Amino acid sequence: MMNNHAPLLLFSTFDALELGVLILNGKGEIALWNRWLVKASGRNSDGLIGLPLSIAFPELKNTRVEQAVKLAIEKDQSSFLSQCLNRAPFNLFRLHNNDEVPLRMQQQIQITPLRQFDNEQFCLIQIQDVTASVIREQILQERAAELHRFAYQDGLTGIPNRRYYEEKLAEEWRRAIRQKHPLSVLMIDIDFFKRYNDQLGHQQGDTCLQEIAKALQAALRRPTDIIARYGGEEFIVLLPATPMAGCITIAEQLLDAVRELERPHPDSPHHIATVSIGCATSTPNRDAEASVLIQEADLALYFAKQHGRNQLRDSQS
Ligand SMILES: Nc1nc2c(ncn2[C@@H]2O[C@H](COP(=O)(O)OP(=O)(O)OP(=O)(O)O)[C@@H](O)[C@H]2O)c(=O)[nH]1
Repeated sequence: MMNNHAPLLLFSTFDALELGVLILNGKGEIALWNRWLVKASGRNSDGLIGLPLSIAFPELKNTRVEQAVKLAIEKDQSSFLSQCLNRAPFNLFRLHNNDEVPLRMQQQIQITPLRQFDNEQFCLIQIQDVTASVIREQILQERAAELHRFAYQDGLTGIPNRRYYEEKLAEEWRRAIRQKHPLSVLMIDIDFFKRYNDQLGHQQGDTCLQEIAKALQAALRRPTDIIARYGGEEFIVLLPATPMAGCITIAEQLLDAVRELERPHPDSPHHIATVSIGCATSTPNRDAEASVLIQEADLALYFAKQHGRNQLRDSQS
């Protein structure tokens, strides 16, 4: 339905649209653009008419927008450029931005070929401001990461917690069965920690736990090795694809890492904070259970404590 007012109405609609509209002629020159785009680009409304797109918007040179325009004009093909891959191709800023510093607009762009009556090919570019949804998405991602941290990180030491460790143990146990690799576990316990707390106070005790966790974590070099806080003053280390000999070498390095802290312990025969370590290794199979490995490491730890602490014991000795 058209009446006499139709062209005028179309024009004011074009200018009232809450999205950017840009029409290029067959040579890729700007034929028309709407008020939304004038405002968002902060440019003079007439100055750009007749200019090639990449002269008017130099930031588009060699971008996917330029390629998509070529495809529309030469091959009659439409393109959709989502904000995931092309966050902000045009140099545009938020129109309803309350911030003092103008915020670069995140854009979703649709490029469509337009064939006219005289057979000249035109190209329609529609630009949508998706900044709000990009920001929302970022916030959601940050919250998800935070929730993940809360669920799997120990609050005091910042290293993974027991829940994380248990999930990893089940995962690594299955992997070791598939790959027929040995899997080792170290159970680590701080020596005379009750006395430490009693002598120096709980706060010092917490700091000591934090320092030891940091030292143990730093001493592990392979990205696949996992340390977690297992309980109060107990840590556990999972060493995938590691036989007993390797497991003992690492346990020795961990003993040294804690000794090298030289953290004074007023009520220990060693005079500094030390740990005891129980080592266990298994080549997992479908008939065995991962919990047996933990029990063996626990028993080895018990023997390390019995034999004077500040040392390692393995489940075979
Ligand atoms: N400061 C502090 N102390 C903790 C924390 N978790 C556990 N503990 C303390 O660690 C101590 C562990 O004591 P025990 O299990 O008797 O072991 P121990 O004194 O280290 O003796 P051995 O293990 O035999 O060398 C207890 O006093 C707990 O209160 C914590 O998060 N912070």
